[in-house]
Amino acid sequence: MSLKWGIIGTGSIAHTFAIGLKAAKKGELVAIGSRAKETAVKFGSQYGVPEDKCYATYADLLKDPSVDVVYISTPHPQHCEVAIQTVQAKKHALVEKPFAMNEEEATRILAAAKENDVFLMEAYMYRCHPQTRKIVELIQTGAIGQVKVIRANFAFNGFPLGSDSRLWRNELGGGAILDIGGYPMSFARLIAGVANNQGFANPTEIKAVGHIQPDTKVDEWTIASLSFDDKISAQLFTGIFADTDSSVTVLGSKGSITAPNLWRPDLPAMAAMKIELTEYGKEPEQVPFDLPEPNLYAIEADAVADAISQGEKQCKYMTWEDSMGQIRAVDKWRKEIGLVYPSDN
Ligand SMILES: NC(=O)C1=CN([C@@H]2O[C@H](COP(=O)(O)OP(=O)(O)OC[C@H]3O[C@@H](n4cnc5c(N)ncnc54)[C@H](OP(=O)(O)O)[C@@H]3O)[C@@H](O)[C@H]2O)C=CC1
Ligand SMILES: O=C1OC[C@@H](O)[C@H](O)[C@H]1O
Repeated sequence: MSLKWGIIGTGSIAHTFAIGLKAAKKGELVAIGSRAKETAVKFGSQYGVPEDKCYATYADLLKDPSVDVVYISTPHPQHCEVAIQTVQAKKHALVEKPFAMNEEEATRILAAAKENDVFLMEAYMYRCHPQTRKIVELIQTGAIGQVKVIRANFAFNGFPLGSDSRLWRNELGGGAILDIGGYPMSFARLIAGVANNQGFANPTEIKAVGHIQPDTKVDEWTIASLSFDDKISAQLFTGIFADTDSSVTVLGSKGSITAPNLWRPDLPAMAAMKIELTEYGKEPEQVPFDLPEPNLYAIEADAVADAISQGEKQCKYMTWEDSMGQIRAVDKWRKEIGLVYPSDN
């Protein structure tokens, strides 16, 4: 089966995804939706999409009967409305993270997907990657014993993007938590769940501190401490002021697992893609895993195609309940540091 993809929003990650689709085995890019014809055509011409399939509005793309599934890569505040329009047009949807600005919006997206009986997934692409799956397998097979502490970081220097970037604009959902803090949160939730033979777990408690810039009203950094059932604790760090450690570590009763680059293994410049397993008191060992397709976004697109071809409405790597637990946890994290957006009113 080859899924016919449309892309809505022609910004930075849309290019990365379009390149990924070229490597995907079960999908191809057939249409582009932008807020202007010119940007749609400019984008489409780089990926072999004919001009008549490069649409001047998102609504026009959604009317195209040749499109099976839509990748939504607008800024976060637009995810909700565009995702609802997409599923109402009976298109499957892969919605960029964060799924929505808050729980209320996510609930509405999910209700619309159910009503229209289509596939829907929040695009936490690293969840589909063999490196992540190998870490899950190591936890499941008891390689580090009982999970005790999860540490997860994601940071980069967002200053060079400039103050016009969505990253620094409150009205566009800017700030660290919503841009990249969701990755450490989603990883902690994944591992705490797997440790308890579940697909994910939700924290029972979240405490956080951080810094919200007084002028932009977006969070520049924040640190959260989480409690889960079974005495599992997690510590998360996210920041958009420095290119610094973005690794994950899971500490168990017998040993630990560390991965320096879990989020963007397609970008070796960030850090090496590797999993290190350490039995306490011994030297770390590198754990091998198969990587038949190196493109992270091709892996994600093919995971979507696999689910849809099997008649599934959810992807097993990021299910609907997982996304709902994720948004509730992110809402709580934001509340802890007093981070608000227009959509909260
Ligand atoms: N999974 C991943 O690896 C990554 C995911 N993301 C997620 O993807 C989404 C987009 O991020 P990114 O590509 O960096 O963002 P950009 O700002 O680069 O692009 C966003 C695009 O959305 C469209 N858009 C719609 N409404 C607006 C608006 N009001 N202001 C500006 N643009 C608008 C524009 O496309 P047009 O003009 O064609 O309508 C624009 O080019 C975010 O939600 C982000 O979290 C981002 C990076 C990596
Ligand atoms: O999801 C993301 O991952 C990589 C970051 O550079 C980007 O800002 C973010 O949206």
